[in-house]
Amino acid sequence: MQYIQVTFSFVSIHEYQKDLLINELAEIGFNTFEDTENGFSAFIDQESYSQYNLTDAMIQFEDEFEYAYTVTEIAAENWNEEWEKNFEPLIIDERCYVRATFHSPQPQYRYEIVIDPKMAFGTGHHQTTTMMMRYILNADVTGKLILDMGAGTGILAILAAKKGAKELVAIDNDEVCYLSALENAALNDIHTITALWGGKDVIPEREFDIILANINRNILLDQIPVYARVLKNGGDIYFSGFYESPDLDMITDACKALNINYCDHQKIGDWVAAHFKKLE
Ligand SMILES: C[S@@+](CC[C@H](N)C(=O)[O-])C[C@H]1O[C@@H](n2cnc3c(N)ncnc32)[C@H](O)[C@@H]1O
Repeated sequence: MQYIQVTFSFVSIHEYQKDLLINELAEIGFNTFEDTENGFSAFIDQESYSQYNLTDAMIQFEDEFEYAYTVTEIAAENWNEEWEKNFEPLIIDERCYVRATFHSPQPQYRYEIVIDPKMAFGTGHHQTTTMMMRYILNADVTGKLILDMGAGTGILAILAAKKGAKELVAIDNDEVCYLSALENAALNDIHTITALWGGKDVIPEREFDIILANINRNILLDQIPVYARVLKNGGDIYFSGFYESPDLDMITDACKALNINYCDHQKIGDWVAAHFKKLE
């Protein structure tokens, strides 16, 4: 598969503007982002790339900041070299170590996750993934049935499985991510994850104890009624992929209308992750 790399450079950009731009690019299918000296690169597979969508997405930023970008095609075999050069191991709260296959193991950490991200989102480095992993590290997942919606590399499901979850369903509507979640589960010797390719329509009609969904505000708002149906009473939801204002209130209101109450939230930069609980 061929990939498209779009490299943005900025004279000056605020961190929150960069996050907004990345969110917008993610909406049109870009799923991997890498910092560069003057900006960042965004990656998408060639079939999903549309110059029209990119131009359209950039219109709203015209008066916000100055930017330039270049579009390059990269071959899949070069892609691995690209991310291997840039993937640094990540330690979360001294308890979880995320590494690639070519880094050496660090058995002093309680949970070690090996990720081969290829084109899927979710190496733990993005703030939203880090916060979701913190929630999982602090949650009681033992023996639980968990839905990981928008699984990307499967990193959240893999961490929950390593922490003793009984069974996990990891869903992504991007085929590359679905295949990546399967591959990473195998890489971590996890056999309790069922990966499914699709959106809310493929969520099985089961009673989940916990739902994890790091996607974005609009998709979460669209999917909350389905989550509410398949979450058992007293079950927990952990969401990320949105901002504090106005997103958190919108998500809180949508959940409340379905008997799912806000518990708390975390923030890194402008990104938010939030915990909700369904009434008993
Ligand atoms: C921000 S990434 C999160 C990946 C990983 N769970 C993490 O926390 O790092 C969001 C993922 O949601 C997937 N996605 C986007 N829209 C979706 C939808 N409607 N249904 C299922 N997955 C979706 C994307 O393909 C992407 O892999």
